Amino acid sequence: MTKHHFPAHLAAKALEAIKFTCYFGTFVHTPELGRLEALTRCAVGVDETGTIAFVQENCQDYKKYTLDFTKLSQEQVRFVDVSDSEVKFFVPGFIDTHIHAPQFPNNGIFGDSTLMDWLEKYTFPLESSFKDVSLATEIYNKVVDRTLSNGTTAAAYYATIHAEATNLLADVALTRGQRALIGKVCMNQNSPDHYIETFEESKQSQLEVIRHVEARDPTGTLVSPVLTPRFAPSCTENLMEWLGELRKSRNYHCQTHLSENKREIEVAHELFPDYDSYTDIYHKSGLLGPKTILAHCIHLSDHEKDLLAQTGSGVSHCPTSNSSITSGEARIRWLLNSNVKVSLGTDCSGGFTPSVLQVAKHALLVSNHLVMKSENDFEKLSTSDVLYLATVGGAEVLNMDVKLGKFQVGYKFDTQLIQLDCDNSPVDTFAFQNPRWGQVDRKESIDKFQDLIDKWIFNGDDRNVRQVFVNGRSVLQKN
Ligand SMILES: O=c1[nH]c(=O)c2nc[nH]c2[nH]1
Repeated sequence: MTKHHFPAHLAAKALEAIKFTCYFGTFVHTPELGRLEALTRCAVGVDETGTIAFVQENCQDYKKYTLDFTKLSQEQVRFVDVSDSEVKFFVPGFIDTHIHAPQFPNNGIFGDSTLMDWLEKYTFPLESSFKDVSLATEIYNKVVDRTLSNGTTAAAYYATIHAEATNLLADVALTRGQRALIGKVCMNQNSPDHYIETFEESKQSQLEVIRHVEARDPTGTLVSPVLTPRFAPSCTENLMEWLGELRKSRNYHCQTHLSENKREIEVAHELFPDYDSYTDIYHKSGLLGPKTILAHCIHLSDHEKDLLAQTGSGVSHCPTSNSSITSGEARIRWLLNSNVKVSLGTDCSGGFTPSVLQVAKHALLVSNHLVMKSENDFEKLSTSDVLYLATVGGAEVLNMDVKLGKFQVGYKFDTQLIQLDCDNSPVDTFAFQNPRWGQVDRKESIDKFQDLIDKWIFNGDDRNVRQVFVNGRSVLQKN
């Protein structure tokens, strides 16, 4: 019987019977910083909860292996074989740890502005228009579409001050199956009249968003709230302290901006003269901790960097944004060497692209610029380093590194299927250039995949993302 003639109700019945899926092909990930691992002829078994049950490399008969492992019947297991192409592989889904969903329409529009005038001229006017929920519906659907299409399986979103539109972002992420932290922006000072809230309004709408998000996803499987004081210059001390208390009371995620721009740092010092540093404002307000994401972190002192390491707070490195609005070059190796957790953020629309792959490339190039300026070679980030930041690093910063970022038993199947020779691919693979390709020897196989990954990182884009899975579920498939 052809697929075409298979009655829909029988197809649904057949799907119902599926209890386990086995994917067979090449899996590439970075289990440690700087180490790329290519698992070839690999079977990865995923159970009904979307959790990886086995990872079996060099599997001779993946079907038999799966049936022996699960003790299920043929009808209860779905087999997905993607070993048909040399240049097709699974990589962990990208984790975008800093993205402003409402700013999406402004991607690429920043003129010659820098942070403080950019906020006034471009950002606040756009964000304030999200009191119109129909605009929010259009933009938030587009953002989730675009990020998924670029392989982003998890994102830490900034929304706006509006509870209704923020709740809608949570609904869109949940409906589309993307893992997301949903941040209602809190800001009650130094903001334009058309886009500001009082302390009371901020508290009420924050609590409303928490209620909504937790009601929609009570187990927090896909979406959960993240407390989001915009940045110290736009928050009063009592608002930050209230958010700090709330954070500690329920162990919530928290996100904010830190040390992005020199003028911003001066403003923070002027507004909060009694604190030792910009970082200290957040520390004393109770906002730092292992579930806190700090975007940018460019101009930190040694002491501030140590405070991040001590509190377990994570950094979202946003090189695209930092270059676009001329904020500076974050010293990522310096942070990593002090055991500060680092990840990548697209920071739309300080950044201009929703693609974490593009941001990874920019992270590498910015690190090269630091080397050229300091002549200190150790600052350089390799392609394996930036792939780590985009996946495992993101998981660490979200404090989800026991379940995201790698192909490992017990981890969630949050994954993208990459194909370098798809139709219209921007990547030319030229198999003939590399006679090592196609050999099975382990070392040779790593070299081959290092070449492929380098080609993908520098030349690839969303066209190469063929399918995206979150929590074991296919949430996007391109034909
Ligand atoms: O890159 C940034 N984008 C923003 O929207 C913002 N707000 C405060 N600081 C910020 N930095």
